[in-house]
Amino acid sequence: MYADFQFEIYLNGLNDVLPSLPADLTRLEALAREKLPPEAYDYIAGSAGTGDTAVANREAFRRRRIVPRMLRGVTGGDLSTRVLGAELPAPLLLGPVGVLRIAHPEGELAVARAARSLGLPMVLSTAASHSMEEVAEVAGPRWYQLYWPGDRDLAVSFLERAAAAGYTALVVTLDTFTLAWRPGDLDNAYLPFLRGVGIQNYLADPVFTAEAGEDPIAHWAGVFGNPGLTWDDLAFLREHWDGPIALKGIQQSDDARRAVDAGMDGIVVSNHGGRQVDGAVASLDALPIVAHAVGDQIEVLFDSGVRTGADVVKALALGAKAVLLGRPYVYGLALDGEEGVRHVLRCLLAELELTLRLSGHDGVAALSSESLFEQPT
Ligand SMILES: Cc1cc2nc3c(=O)[nH]c(=O)nc-3n(C[C@H](O)[C@H](O)[C@H](O)COP(=O)(O)O)c2cc1C
Ligand SMILES: O=C(O)C(=O)c1ccccc1
Repeated sequence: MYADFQFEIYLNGLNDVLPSLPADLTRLEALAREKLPPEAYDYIAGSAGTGDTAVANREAFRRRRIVPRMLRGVTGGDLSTRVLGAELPAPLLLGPVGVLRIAHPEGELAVARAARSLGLPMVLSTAASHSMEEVAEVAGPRWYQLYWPGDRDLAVSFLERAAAAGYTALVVTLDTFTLAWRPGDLDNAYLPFLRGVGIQNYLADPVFTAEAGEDPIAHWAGVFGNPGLTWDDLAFLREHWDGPIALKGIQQSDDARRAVDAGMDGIVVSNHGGRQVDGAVASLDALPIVAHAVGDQIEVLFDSGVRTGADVVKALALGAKAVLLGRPYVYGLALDGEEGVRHVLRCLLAELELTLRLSGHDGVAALSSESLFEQPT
């Protein structure tokens, strides 16, 4: 499918296939900046503190170089893989991003449609600006991301609603029980998820009907500010969710082993795109250490800093089974709704497939740490 995309471009000319957006996905951010309200752009593109971790995420990719191999009889770059029990056409998911209506009026619905058209799973955020039921109606494969509310009744309600609406896997985000120090949003006094667009999964929940008219600012902090959780609390989630569970925000090998001990099915090595702990280790630097610590006892997914198909190759070579994409698809959404998201996904997958084959890998399974060279710093 993705190889066809490449040939389609060569046959028809770029303009017939990609009428409006550039094939270099790293250019989308600047274009989205021109289109979005400044506070929305700052929030989406922004990071914690000085932005040091976000920069480190990219530097860690640049430091690793793909080592192409020749004459290996490469016929096709098979992208398909199996993640948390699901067959995926490619090792790529749309990561959970809240309040997508700030980027485009169709928000999560446009993203769900684009993901569905390529058969890729969308991970829907707890902070989505369309309800999980509305999204489920237009979505293909879908996972649910949980911000873990302190109120157990609300947690159970979210999980039951997600299961009933056909979300098959649960991604529990651990690194954001409160938002970090984000100077851009503070200077703009912009707390978008708390204003205007609403948080439909939260406000629409029956547990909160009586309070839906109240200011959600205090609610968000009160409901999701839940820093006292420990590894023991995971048993509660396990009890109330039948499908696979992955913990998002793992950066350290002992934490990864604890996830195994807690009976989790996967982890997402992530530093939230540098939006939480400024000065934190680059997510790609943490990946091989964490992946080595858990071996094949648990599935290791990755995010933070993926911008190109070559980046996906690097993350897979360092031990990730699949990657989650964050900001790039949000820029696509801002620029051209569903079409813009599809553009981002198709370009990324076409480049992934080409990069794999040109570097002598007959599919994603052929990647290993030997596919990379790490430049000395
Ligand atoms: C605007 C924005 C909102 C986000 N909202 C959520 C969220 O609701 N839940 C979550 O688990 N992660 C959230 N994330 C983090 C992403 O899932 C992901 O970890 C991160 O964006 C990956 O880094 P990247 O943007 O460099 O690809 C958000 C990220 C952005 C940019
Ligand atoms: O901004 C974020 O990174 C994020 O995860 C979030 C948290 C709460 C609501 C919306 C998004």
